[in-house]
Amino acid sequence: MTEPRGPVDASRVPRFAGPATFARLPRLDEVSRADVAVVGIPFDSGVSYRPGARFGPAAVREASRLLRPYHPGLDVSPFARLQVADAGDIACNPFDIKEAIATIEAAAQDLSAPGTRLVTIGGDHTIALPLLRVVHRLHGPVALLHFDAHLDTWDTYFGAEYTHGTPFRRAIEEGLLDTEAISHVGTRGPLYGKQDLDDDARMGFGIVTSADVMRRGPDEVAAMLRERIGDRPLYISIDIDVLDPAHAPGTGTPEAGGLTSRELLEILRGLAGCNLVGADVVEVAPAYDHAEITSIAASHVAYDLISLLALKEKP
Ligand SMILES: N=C(N)NCCCC(=O)O
Ligand SMILES: [Zn+2]
Ligand SMILES: [Zn+2]
Repeated sequence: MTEPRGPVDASRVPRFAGPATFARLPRLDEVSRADVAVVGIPFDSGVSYRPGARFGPAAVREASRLLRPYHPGLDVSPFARLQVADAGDIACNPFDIKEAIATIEAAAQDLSAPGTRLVTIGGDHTIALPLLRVVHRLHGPVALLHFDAHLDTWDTYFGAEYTHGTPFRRAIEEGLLDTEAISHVGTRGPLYGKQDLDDDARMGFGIVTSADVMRRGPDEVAAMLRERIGDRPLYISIDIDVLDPAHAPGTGTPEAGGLTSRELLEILRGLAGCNLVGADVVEVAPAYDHAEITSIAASHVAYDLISLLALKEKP
């Protein structure tokens, strides 16, 4: 096995020069194979409020230029341990949500084989559904950690079944999730009614609210989650609006009272050792961002997810 090809050396080529692949890693077509492919999905036709997450992948890549190769919190050099490469964007139809979902599913399936795990950058939360279909095909029903201000288990909007507020209800209906180990983290904000919570609980979800994170702290929360997940194959879906608008203003449906970026990163670090099989970071909408606050947070979150993958045995 040849050594993984890592990021461009920042001591030779300034970080602000050259193309913005994620973390200045090689493109997938520049390496023979990848253990982890970072893929963008510039799709936001499923949003219920502010549009703009279609520009998320480009903004997160741009904000990822400053990431360095060693993760001291997890004591790992993810890009040396694994071949990580940027697979570019999945081009999908912005005028037809069902067609876009089918395109995403097919493209993610192609990228996933063989032995390549995906860290996906959205895009709105609609994209989690086709991504879960792909991990389900490879691993069977998966445990899910869903970091989000919102439940995203609603049924329909304007009669539409496939939106950014509904992916996890569809995933449950399709049998993609291991309902013994599915949790929302960071939930907060007004709902349509109490029924939303009853429906969600009936689907099997546990909820760690944003206030729970504040009261119990990230270490205890991570320990609780680890306990529930065990060694099941785990998918992590992170809606950047799980962060407080102070930490992530650049998003489509912001809610007050969210996590700090420090809390989110610490919870992720507390998940080291989990059997992570794939992950996404969604809902970065750069038009509402300031000083790249949101896209920098998202780039660090993606880096931590890759680091968690690097801590697992190679496939
Ligand atoms: N997935 C995100 N970000 N938001 C869902 C909000 C759904 C609503 O408008 O009620
Ligand atoms: Zn959300
Ligand atoms: Zn969401």
